Amino acid sequence: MSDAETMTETAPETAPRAETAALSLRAIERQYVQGDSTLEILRGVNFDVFPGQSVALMAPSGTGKSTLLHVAGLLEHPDSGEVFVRGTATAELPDQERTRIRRTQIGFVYQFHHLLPEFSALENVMMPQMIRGLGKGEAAKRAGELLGYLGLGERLTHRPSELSGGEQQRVAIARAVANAPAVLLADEPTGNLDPKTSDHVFETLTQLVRASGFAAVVATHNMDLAARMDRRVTLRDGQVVELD
Ligand SMILES: Nc1ncnc2c1ncn2[C@@H]1O[C@H](COP(=O)(O)OP(=O)(O)OP(=O)(O)O)[C@@H](O)[C@H]1O
Repeated sequence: MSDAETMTETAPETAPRAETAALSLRAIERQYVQGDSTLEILRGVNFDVFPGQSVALMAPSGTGKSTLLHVAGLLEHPDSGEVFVRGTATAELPDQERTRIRRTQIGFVYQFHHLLPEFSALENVMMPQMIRGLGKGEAAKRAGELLGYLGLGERLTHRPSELSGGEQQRVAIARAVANAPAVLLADEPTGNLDPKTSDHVFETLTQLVRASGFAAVVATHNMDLAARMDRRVTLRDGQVVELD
């Protein structure tokens, strides 16, 4: 199927849904003050992503994709508005509780993997689970299963420097979803990879979303990759707008 066909065959996400959104942004405003000028980046963003759904966030450079992902991932506070994670309002929560939700419910993947260089692939994926309080044995079991699912069963003891770029990024994806988050947020996760490898990583990511039932929001400039996701949205005048 061509990309154009895929694009037009995907129904826009307009009908209301009864199920609780994995992630819900309501009236999010975010501005940056630079000297005398104020940059209004997010201007009333409303955005829902449901379990098992993948959304490509495609917008020109500088329009606020990273800002949106930071706010959605509870890394930054919006100036106003509310972020709900699995129906829980987060704006008024104490920092400690926001951190707990971020650690357990949100997974992040970046353009550069940020794996810990002195640890193996398995240990890198065990880490977030152990921070959450899981025992070593259980964390290793889950990490092994995840890496096996992502085609890295033969690479468990390799350190990041002993893995290819695509393999490193698959380990980063495994690490991000190790705690079975409500939502995976990815900022140009394949921006650093060649087209073939990036294709493979994306395929793995979308398969994992479908199989695991978490939601994924992926900022990407790559139209071909975005065409494979369930929805495509952009940022226009500081608001999230559905494409298709
Ligand atoms: N801490 C900050 N202080 C001031 N301005 C900022 C800050 N962070 C981001 N900006 C500005 O806000 C705008 C949006 O930035 P953001 O990084 O969210 O864009 P983006 O869409 O992710 O861009 P890219 O695709 O290039 O990564 C940019 O114009 C940027 O210069």
